[in-house]
Amino acid sequence: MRKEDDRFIQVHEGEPLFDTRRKTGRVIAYRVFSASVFFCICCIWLYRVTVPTEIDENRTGLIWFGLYWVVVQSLRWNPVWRFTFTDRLSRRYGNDLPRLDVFVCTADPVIEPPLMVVNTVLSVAALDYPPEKLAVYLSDDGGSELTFYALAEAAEFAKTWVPFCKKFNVEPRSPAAYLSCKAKTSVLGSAAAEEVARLYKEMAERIETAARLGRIPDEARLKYVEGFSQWDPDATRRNHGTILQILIDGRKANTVTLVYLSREKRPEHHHHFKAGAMNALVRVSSKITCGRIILNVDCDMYSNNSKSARDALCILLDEKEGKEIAFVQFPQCFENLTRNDLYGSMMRVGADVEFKGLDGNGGPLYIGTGCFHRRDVICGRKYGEEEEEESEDTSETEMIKALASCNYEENSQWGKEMGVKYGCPVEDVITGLAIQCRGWKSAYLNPKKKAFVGVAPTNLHQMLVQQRRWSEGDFQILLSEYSPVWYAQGKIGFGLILGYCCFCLWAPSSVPVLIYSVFTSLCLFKGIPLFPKVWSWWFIPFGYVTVAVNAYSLAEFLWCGGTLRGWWNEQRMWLYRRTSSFLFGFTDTILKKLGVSESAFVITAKVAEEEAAERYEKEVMEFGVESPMFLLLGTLGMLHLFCFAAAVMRLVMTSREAGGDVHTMGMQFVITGLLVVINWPLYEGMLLRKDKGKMPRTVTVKAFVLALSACTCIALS
Ligand SMILES: O=c1ccn([C@@H]2O[C@H](COP(=O)(O)OP(=O)(O)O[C@H]3O[C@H](CO)[C@@H](O)[C@H](O)[C@H]3O)[C@@H](O)[C@H]2O)c(=O)[nH]1
Ligand SMILES: [Mn+2]
Repeated sequence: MRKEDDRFIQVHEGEPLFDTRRKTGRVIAYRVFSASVFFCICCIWLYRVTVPTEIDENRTGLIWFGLYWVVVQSLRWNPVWRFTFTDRLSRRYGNDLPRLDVFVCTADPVIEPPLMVVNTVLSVAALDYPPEKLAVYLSDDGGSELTFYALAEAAEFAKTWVPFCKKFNVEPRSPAAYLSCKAKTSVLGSAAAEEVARLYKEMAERIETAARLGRIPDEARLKYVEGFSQWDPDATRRNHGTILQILIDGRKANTVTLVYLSREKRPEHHHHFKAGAMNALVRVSSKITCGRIILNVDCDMYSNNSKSARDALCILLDEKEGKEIAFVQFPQCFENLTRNDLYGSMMRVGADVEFKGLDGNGGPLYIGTGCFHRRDVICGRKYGEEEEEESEDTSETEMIKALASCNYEENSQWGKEMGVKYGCPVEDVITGLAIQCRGWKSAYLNPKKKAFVGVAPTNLHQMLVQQRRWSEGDFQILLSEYSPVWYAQGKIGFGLILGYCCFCLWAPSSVPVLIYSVFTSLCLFKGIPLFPKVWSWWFIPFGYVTVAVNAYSLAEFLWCGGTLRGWWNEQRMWLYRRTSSFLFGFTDTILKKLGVSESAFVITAKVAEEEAAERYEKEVMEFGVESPMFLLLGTLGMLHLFCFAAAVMRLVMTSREAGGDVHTMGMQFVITGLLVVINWPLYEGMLLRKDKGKMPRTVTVKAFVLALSACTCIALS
């Protein structure tokens, strides 16, 4: 029956809703390049195996880099580009689109300011979508009255904002972003626009005043008494009942539905962080609007392109190729980046190149935000199983609230085979992998006009903490029962397995990078050569790999729209992430496996204090806090500096043999020299700066002592 239906549509409306293209010439060129590098890597392996070196550790280091390079090739081997035809979608479906439920998650009213959260909510409420088909759910893991109050205010404002956006077709549809937009559209002058701007400013002021005073105005408490009365006087963020308030019920009024949910939290129950919030949202929404499609965004990721839902539907509603696609992922973009992206947050190449490569191999990872899912697939449907008819069953509020209680999930499959998975700091990636292992593919869309934009961490420590969580989570997946290597074998393609491995191997890759960099410096210091002589045949593959790989990486970065400085900054972050975040992520995972510690979810702050924000704008690296990760970075930085200085001194003093030193250790001079140059902002932060963002004195002193003792030990040994 089903098959015949399909054919019917094919015959009558043949055109696909999206197109998948490959750029053959470019791909072939890359493969040739890649083969040349691989050949040289083989030569290096041969050298490492046959020619003895004095230090054996460096051998493992270099063998690992070659292997990892092979794994990473999967990301560039087979890229695809997707193009959607929204006009065909409109022609075929008109306004007869499936219900769309948008889930926005927030967890802390201090580091995720309610005004930012409601801007995100308003932006998705104004998506270019039939309003009666659209519902926005805000999950508040902070259980905060302030957030509720802000949402209630936003619900009021939405009545003006949403029609305004549609009438004048404004972009972007986050009011804050729109009103601060430099290139104001002609609309702004109009009376309607001025009215909207005034209403927004008033609302923003009320919310910010309430936040500043920590007090909700009494008249608001009265106005939204039904919501506020759900807070017990002794409620805290970790201990409260379910709070559920439908602020706008669009089912009755032909408008967007807006719902506030704070699931029950009790100290004796694990709440599973964002994954737990998502599952509560899936269940609660199933009894209110039950959208067939679910869009998930973080609270800072506002919709920057109101067409994104239609783009995603072109894929999910496509009758042919789209049928096997479970979710459509958009890249994570940011609005608060500076020109040279000091902390490499943008992951430019990841978004422009690598995710397209993953897509060509079976689909991108689910990265937790900016992703459109099919509801029933999240709930466990396998590919090939019949889609169940949408059941429009609605229940009493009290019954719905029970779905978000702590006990509900006991002895159930939620968090395991149903919904978003528990127990992993990157719940998103493991959930996406599980979906793909059930036979589904996914698709990646990266339209010119960014679909969603959020807030990137604005200081080094936060960045490193975030990366630590990611590397830890990805490594846990590798070791888990859903390991891409064991479990996914035969369920997803080999290319995609390798693709997952690129990320899952982040944490373990820290060890060879650490060993490699430290040994290169120390051996330079001791005068032990690790690489072939500069004028020898063996040197050619080393030189070629080093130059070619880096030149390619730079060229790719520039193609993707980056700057030279930006690339250089990214190389620094490459090093820092590996020698701090990933190393800690690695040990965290091992400790967790041994049962010594439990993994946490440190939420990334979305605001910075004023002075720090200024330094961020000026691209001055922010240290400021005492952290073991900084101690490690500082010690390594000092170590490289001492080793390099000592080697240069030796070179100068023994000028007769100097030629010999350069000849035997040229490569080590270059590598250690580069390590010193790239660490410049670190030395500045440790030794030269006076502002609050400099490295704390204690860290500097400790790092200095540690590095000096290491050098002394080595010198005497
Ligand atoms: O207990 C929690 C913790 C976090 N969140 C929300 O989860 C989102 C992501 O948190 P954030 O601190 O911004 O983490 P990021 O590292 O920026 O997030 C990326 O990585 C996470 C996994 O590590 C994914 O969950 C996110 O979707 C993805 O954007 C935010 O909206 C939080 O409010 C909750 O709802 N409950
Ligand atoms: Mn975030």
